[in-house]
Amino acid sequence: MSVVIEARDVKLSFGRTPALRGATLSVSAGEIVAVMGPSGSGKSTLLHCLAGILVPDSGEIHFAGNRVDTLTEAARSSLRRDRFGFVFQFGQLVPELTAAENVALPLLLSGVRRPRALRRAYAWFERLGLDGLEQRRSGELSGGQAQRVALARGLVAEPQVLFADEPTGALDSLTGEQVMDLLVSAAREQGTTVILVTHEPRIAAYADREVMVRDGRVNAPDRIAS
Ligand SMILES: Nc1ncnc2c1ncn2[C@@H]1O[C@H](COP(=O)(O)OP(=O)(O)OP(=O)(O)O)[C@@H](O)[C@H]1O
Repeated sequence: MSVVIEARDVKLSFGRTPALRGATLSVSAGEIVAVMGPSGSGKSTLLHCLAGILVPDSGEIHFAGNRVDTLTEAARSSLRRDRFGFVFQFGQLVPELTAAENVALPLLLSGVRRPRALRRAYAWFERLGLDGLEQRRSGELSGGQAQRVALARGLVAEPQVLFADEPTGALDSLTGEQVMDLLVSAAREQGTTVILVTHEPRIAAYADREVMVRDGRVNAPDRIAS
């Protein structure tokens, strides 16, 4: 399968703290990859570099055959808006908006008119078992419901890559597995590539492949053990 996104020998330090020390990772179109590793090993930093949020000090990021790290901030921001979706640990829904408006947000930001954006958002509520919750605000949702709303928001614009940073980290294990079931089936249906940061083996087991980040580098797990 063709590579859709990759990091080549990426290095990045925060001041004197090296977060990535030559990280290399290639992900194929439609693949679901779990990025695992100890706390502070560089998982989130790698995800942020791949997503064009952070720019590496050296090395290259490629998406769909093009360099990302050499783009201007404005071009990286358009890329994130138009091609990528995001789900974070604490849903980060906008509290003033209804659940439906939260889901519609990426569409509204890319210029889709409000009635059409809301129609597309509403379709996700039934799909994710959220029927009847469209008008709730985030404070009126359970953690699992809020995270499913965040998942719908991450996928509504049919991104090529979904970046998920500990998407189940704030949920109990059963709710976390339900969210993962929905994430994986929706991603597979849309052909979305998923890069999932998690430290939970049960969550990583949903992925097609697991990689380990240790001391700012990426290794296949079996190479760590030897
Ligand atoms: N904004 C920042 N400013 C300074 N140092 C940072 C920043 N972000 C990350 N770091 C440091 O970079 C290193 C890698 O952090 P990163 O968040 O990528 O690790 P992680 O593997 O995702 O950790 P965790 O599992 O705890 O979330 C750590 O030493 C961290 O303290």
